[in-house]
Amino acid sequence: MNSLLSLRNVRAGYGRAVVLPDLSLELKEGEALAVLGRNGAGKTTMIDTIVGVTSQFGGTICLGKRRLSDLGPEQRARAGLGWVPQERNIFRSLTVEENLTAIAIPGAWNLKRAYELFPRLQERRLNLGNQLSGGEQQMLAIARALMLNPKILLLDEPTEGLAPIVVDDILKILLKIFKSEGMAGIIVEQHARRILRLVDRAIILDRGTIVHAATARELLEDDSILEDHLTVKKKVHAPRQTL
Ligand SMILES: Nc1ncnc2c1ncn2[C@@H]1O[C@H](COP(=O)(O)OP(=O)(O)OP(=O)(O)O)[C@@H](O)[C@H]1O
Repeated sequence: MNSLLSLRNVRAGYGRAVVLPDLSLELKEGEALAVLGRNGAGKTTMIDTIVGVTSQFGGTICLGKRRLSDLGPEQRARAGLGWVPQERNIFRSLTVEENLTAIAIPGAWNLKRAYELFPRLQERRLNLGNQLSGGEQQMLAIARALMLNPKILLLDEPTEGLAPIVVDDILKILLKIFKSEGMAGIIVEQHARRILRLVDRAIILDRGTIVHAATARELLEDDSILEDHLTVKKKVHAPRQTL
């Protein structure tokens, strides 16, 4: 299958600080990739760099044959990146339906399909963004990104801060989007095992560098890799010397 997204030797960060020293990555059509890593590993920075809201110091990012590196975030969204940031940037003073239609790009994803996937949003269609629960806001953020008819959906910690029952709902919806609909995507997630069932492959980042890449199945079958790279190691204190 053809490469849909490619990052070649990307160097990026915030202001003048480099967080990703040299990142290379390929995503194929229809492929879903999880980005794992401890706090501060650079997962959000990677997504932010792809969508164009960090400083990119070097390397290239291409969507198909189109070079994204010189485009701003809005142009990248129009080129095919559907971004669901950690802070779920929905319009709080617009209704659910206005949120969905305000920035929509015509295509296979339309209001009818969005409501089929998220019946809860149809029930709440006339409520304002700020009247929604956290889970409903997350659903709206995902549905809004789909209404851009993206080539790739980029999700930054889609289950963060949600009640367990809502997490299950969101995971079921993501499973449909990636496994049944065959959407390509990149999902940042703190809870590795939670997300590995939805994706094809995963990378593990540490200090902005890919330290492990594997299929989701390999990671699910071998606990030691996740253990080694993701658990927070306790400091072993040497016994105090006494005089
Ligand atoms: N806006 C910013 N300005 C400067 N440095 C930042 C900014 N955002 C993040 N960083 C730094 O970049 C590094 C990577 O952070 P990033 O948020 O990408 O990690 P992460 O893997 O997503 O972690 P988390 O799971 O905690 O969100 C950290 O050292 C962080 O302090």
